[in-house]
This record gives sequence, structure tokens and C-alpha cells, in this order.
Amino acid sequence: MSSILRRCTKLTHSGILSMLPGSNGRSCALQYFASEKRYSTSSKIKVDLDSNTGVAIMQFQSPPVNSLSLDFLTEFAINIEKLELDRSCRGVIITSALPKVFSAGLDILEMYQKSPEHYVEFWKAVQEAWFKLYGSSKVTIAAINGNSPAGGCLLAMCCDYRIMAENPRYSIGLNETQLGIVAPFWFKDTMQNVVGHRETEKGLQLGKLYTAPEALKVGLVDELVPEEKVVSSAAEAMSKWLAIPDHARQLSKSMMRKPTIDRLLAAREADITNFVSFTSKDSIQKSLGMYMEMLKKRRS
Ligand SMILES: CCCCCCCCCCC/C=C/C(=O)SCCNC(=O)CCNC(=O)[C@H](O)C(C)(C)COP(=O)(O)OP(=O)(O)OC[C@H]1O[C@@H](n2cnc3c(N)ncnc32)[C@H](O)[C@@H]1OP(=O)(O)O
Repeated sequence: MSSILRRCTKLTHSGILSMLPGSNGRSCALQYFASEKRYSTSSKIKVDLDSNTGVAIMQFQSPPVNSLSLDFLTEFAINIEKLELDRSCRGVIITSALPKVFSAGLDILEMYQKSPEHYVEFWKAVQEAWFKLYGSSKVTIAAINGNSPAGGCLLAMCCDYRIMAENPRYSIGLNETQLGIVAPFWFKDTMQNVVGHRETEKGLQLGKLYTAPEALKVGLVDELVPEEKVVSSAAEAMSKWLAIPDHARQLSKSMMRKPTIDRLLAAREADITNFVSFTSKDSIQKSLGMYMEMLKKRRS
């Protein structure tokens, strides 16, 4: 991994990168990884695995805002599973290829004016993505290079370490209550495991979107770095995590996360039933419809 960083630094200093269109530290890391094995190319997510370091970089590339649709979540779970089974992969960096947004969270259109059967399928995909990422034995690092509300925040919180662009206009948090909906218990558990009970209680009730500096202050993210350094800093952090013997780190991770995972495993079906009946309520559909309208108005 340090060879990656040395190479990025060399290129940046030599000015070669500045000759490339749209070049910066972020693209340096991406270009380095891109020169390695293209692991998978699906329409919404790109994965490159560096066979020398065992580090995969997963880039979300689903315009306009990397919302977590059924298709996106299915691709995501498949990719994480594939990497999990690959013994040559030791770590995964998750980031966005789009400007200004890491992920806008669950795709609201998947929860709006659809059939109960669709809600079941969608929620199973949300659960599956969480099981795969939260339960991954690999080192997972979120390189948060843009806004990351709700489900986007959940994905980041599932990782072992979070590095965010220090842009004060970017925010992250579980803002569900602002939409008139309620984050399920396992979203809450995941946040509580990161920032503790008190901060989760405030953050969840208020549907708080933390600015990048606020997120650092409460421990929702671990580091803030200049935007162009988010991916190279993630690579640097990764090298520290990979210096620990895998078996010891993996057992420690599993020991910390197993109770949270077991809790959803035990309530999986009930959680789906809750989601379907909650989402199907007229009042919830009305709230979601109004929220989508608000997003559109804000744009115009
Ligand atoms: C008793 C308990 C039972 C519990 C049962 C469970 C209950 C349900 C739990 C559900 C949990 C939900 C989790 C979620 O993740 S909900 C999604 C929350 N996401 C948001 O609030 C983010 C909304 N988006 C934004 O704030 C901005 O888009 C963003 C800051 C991300 C980017 O801003 P930007 O200005 O760059 O882009 P636009 O706002 O102009 O958006 C571009 C277009 O994308 C559409 N859009 C945005 N976000 C979403 C989304 N999440 N889903 C679908 N579509 C989205 C937006 O409307 C624009 O569309 P148009 O181009 O058509 O206008």
C-alpha cells in the first residue's frame, strides 16, 4: 500500500497528473487501482482489485446521486460477497465516482406507490447488503467524498473506518425522521456502535445531518482530509489496518459485531413485515411524496 502512496506522491510532484484532465489526488489513487485487475464492471458499481496489495476499490457510479435502488443494492451485495470469498482480497475501500455525493441513501422511489411484494423484495435487499458489509471479514474503509444521508450513512457506518472530505457543505447522518419515517432498530444499533447511546438518541430523533466537522467531533467519521486526498488517505489508513494479522483482527471484529448481527438475524422476517406495513400506510406514503416534491422544488 505504501508503494501506492509513493507512486501517487511521485506522480503528483512530477506534475504528470496535473496534465491529465480532471486530475487530482483522488484520481491518482483511482488511476493506480484502475491499472490493476478490473474485478467487476456492473452498471452501477465498479470494483478494481490490486493483486499486489490485496486492496479492492469499489466506486459507486449510479447518477444522479448513487441512491440505493433494488438493482444497486443487489449489485452491491454480490460484489461484497465476491470479494469476501476471494482470499487474495484483504481490504475494500468504498467511495463514489460522482461529484458531491457519496450516496443519497435508499432510493425513495422504491418505497413509494409500489406493491407490498415489491416492498418485501426491496427490504430483503437492504437487509442483505447490510449483512454482507457489516459482517465482512475484510478491512472496510469508507472514503466519503460527498453527502451521505440515511442509507448512505448506514453504509459508511458499516465500515471499519471512515474518512470524509473536509468540505463543510457535505453532511452525513440518519435523517429519516425528517422524511417522516423511522430508522429501523438495526440502523440505530449500527449508529450506536459507532457514536454511543446519547449521540444516537439525539441524532436519530432530530434526524440530524452532521456537517463534516460535526461528524468528526462526535466520532461519526474518524478523519477529515482535503477532498482530493480522500482516497489516498483511505489507502494510507488501509495499510495500517493491514499490518495487523488477519486472523486476530477478524476474530476481534466478529466478536464486536456478532451480537448486532444476531439481533437482526433473529428478527429478519418480523423486520420485513414491519417495513411493509409501515411503508404501506397512507400517512407514510404522503410523507414520502411530500419529501420527493420538496427535493424537486429545492432544485428548481
Ligand atoms: C415501527 C418502526 C418500523 C420501521 C420500519 C422501517 C421504516 C422505513 C425505514 C426506511 C429507512 C430509510 C432510509 C433512507 O435512506 S431514506 C432516503 C433518505 N435520503 C435523503 O433524504 C436524501 C435526499 N437527497 C438529498 O438530500 C440530495 O439529493 C443530495 C444532498 C443527496 C444531493 O443533492 P443534489 O443537489 O446534488 O441533487 P438533487 O437533490 O438535485 O437530486 C438529484 C435527483 O435525485 C433525486 N434524489 C435525491 N435523493 C434521492 C433518493 N434518496 N431517492 C430517490 N431519488 C433521489 C432528486 O429527487 C433529484 O431528482 P430529479 O432530477 O428528478 O429532480
